[in-house]
Amino acid sequence: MFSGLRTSLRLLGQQASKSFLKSSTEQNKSLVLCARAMSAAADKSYEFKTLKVHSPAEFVKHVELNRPERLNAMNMDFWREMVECFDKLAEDEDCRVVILSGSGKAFTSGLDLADNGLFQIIMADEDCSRKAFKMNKAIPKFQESFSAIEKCPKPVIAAVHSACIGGGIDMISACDIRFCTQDAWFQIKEVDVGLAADVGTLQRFPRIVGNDSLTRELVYTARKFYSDEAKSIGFVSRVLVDKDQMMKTALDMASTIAAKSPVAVQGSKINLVYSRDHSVPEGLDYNAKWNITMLQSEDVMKAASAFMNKTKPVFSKL
Ligand SMILES: CCC/C=C/C=C/C(=O)SCCNC(=O)CCNC(=O)[C@H](O)C(C)(C)COP(=O)(O)OP(=O)(O)OC[C@H]1O[C@@H](n2cnc3c(N)ncnc32)[C@H](O)[C@@H]1OP(=O)(O)O
Repeated sequence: MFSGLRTSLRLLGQQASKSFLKSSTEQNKSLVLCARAMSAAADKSYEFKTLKVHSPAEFVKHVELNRPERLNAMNMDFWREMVECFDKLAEDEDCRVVILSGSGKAFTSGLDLADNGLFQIIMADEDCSRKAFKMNKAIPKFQESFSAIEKCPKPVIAAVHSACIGGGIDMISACDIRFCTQDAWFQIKEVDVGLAADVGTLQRFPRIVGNDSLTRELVYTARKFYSDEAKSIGFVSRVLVDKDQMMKTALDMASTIAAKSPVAVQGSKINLVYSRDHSVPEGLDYNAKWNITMLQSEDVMKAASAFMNKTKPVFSKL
């Protein structure tokens, strides 16, 4: 019985290795070409005013915040387009990993203080309870702009250079992995503009850094913190010397993840997010139910066969 299984696994592995050799050579070629020129051609199937989407390598999408003249400040178009973009990436079978970066001088300067869209919603009524009803509908929509990153089952790598302010912290706290450049700095700035952060920082940031006292210090004082501190508290996992190096490292990692089973990677993200918000027994139960189905995936067989044949597996689109 085992020798039969071994033969089928070997045959499967041989088929997989042939197509892998082809695709890995192509992937290496595109890695070299794309690392420095990630912002070159935009992906025409993604058309937005405030975001540019590129396809720098197989199964990798690069979303670039694209209002450099305003330091990528978040205007009303941006809040809407983030949901549209990440909902589309979630469904795109040619996307297995996303890199999120900012164009121009800074990653983002946070909420667009010159865009009166938000103030129009607040001022739309005289009566405070009517305003409150409107805001009660509007705020969850703003929150969805970053929850869409977390709901997208593809891992999202945030690549931050220079300033990452206010809404920028909310945004990257919803990402899976965070890299930054040596010159990066961060600021939970909301109290300075008179508001309690309400699009994810207060919920996600403390869970990432696991330090309640430090979280409160950064939230209440709005003091800047720099790349070395961001690394030491675990907010970013890598600090790279400059933006070129950071984008190359992000692309290398994205390509590594993209070559793995999308069933396994996306299942892992879904289970990590679920487990963060539930008890260990609840998380284990959810994980068990998930794998009742997912362990039957052809990807499990392909991965085992590749291991036995000392080849690299090639996984079907998901
Ligand atoms: C319900 C919504 C939930 C969301 C909440 C989010 C809240 C927040 O994000 S609070 C934080 C808001 N952001 C800020 O307070 C940052 C404001 N900007 C700055 O302090 C500086 O611009 C900065 C230190 C980032 C950079 O300074 P630098 O001298 O290098 O550049 P500037 O000349 O200031 O900026 C270049 C042009 O960009 C415009 N700009 C910068 N930030 C914003 C912004 N947040 N909103 C709108 N516009 C921004 C700036 O005015 C300059 O434009 P121009 O003068 O026409 O050249």
